[in-house]
Amino acid sequence: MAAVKICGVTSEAAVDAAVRGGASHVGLVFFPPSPRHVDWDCAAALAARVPSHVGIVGVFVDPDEQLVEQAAQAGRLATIQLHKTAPGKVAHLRRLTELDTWAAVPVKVRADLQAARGYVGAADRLLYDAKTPDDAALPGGMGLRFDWAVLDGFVHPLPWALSGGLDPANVAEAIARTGAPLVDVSSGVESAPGVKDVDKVAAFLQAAAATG
Ligand SMILES: O=C(O)c1ccccc1NCC(=O)[C@H](O)[C@H](O)COP(=O)(O)O
Repeated sequence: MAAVKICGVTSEAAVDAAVRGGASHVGLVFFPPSPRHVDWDCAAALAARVPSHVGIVGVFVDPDEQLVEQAAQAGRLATIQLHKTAPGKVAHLRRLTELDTWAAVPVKVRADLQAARGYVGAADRLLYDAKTPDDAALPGGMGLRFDWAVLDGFVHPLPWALSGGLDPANVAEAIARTGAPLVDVSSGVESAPGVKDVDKVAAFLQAAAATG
């Protein structure tokens, strides 16, 4: 069965729905331009509701050390997920925090997967996410999907996860098509940007679990 990360939780109801439905991870976004950004108090309050068997993932965009260290403390992070962050800095933040470290790899075409190899020795997991336009406000959480066929036959250099445009209706197909060991969703389980819909969260988790 694929593990599931519910990303960008901003409410107690969303955290509770993710935990109740069997999520392996929940994501807290530390990026002020995002509608899912959480401040320290909110991160701490949400983290307090997460049982120890569910990993809390802090999501960052090329962050500085101080941000990551403060977030790790406030959000009781088990994992840092780094977008738009060069391998050298990913390795540095991993050494600094000693936390499980995921590197986002933006994907549109097969050639984009080459970047994955650069994170060997720097990250613990790759998160293949749909590439957003250069002028997009966010590098993730946009509900964009990439063509899963680009993953066909690719020898993943690290453990990996699939992200980008997943929702309750397509997640089973995504898992079956790609063999993803972990899937990640944000806007596909929302009623509005930054507002998780507890019924969609439950439906997503059920659909992923039904793949066995
Ligand atoms: O979700 C955000 O607002 C966000 C902001 C800045 C960097 C990353 C962000 N999200 C990363 C995620 O892990 C999302 O779950 C992933 O991009 C998939 O999003 P979606 O296509 O909306 O399911």
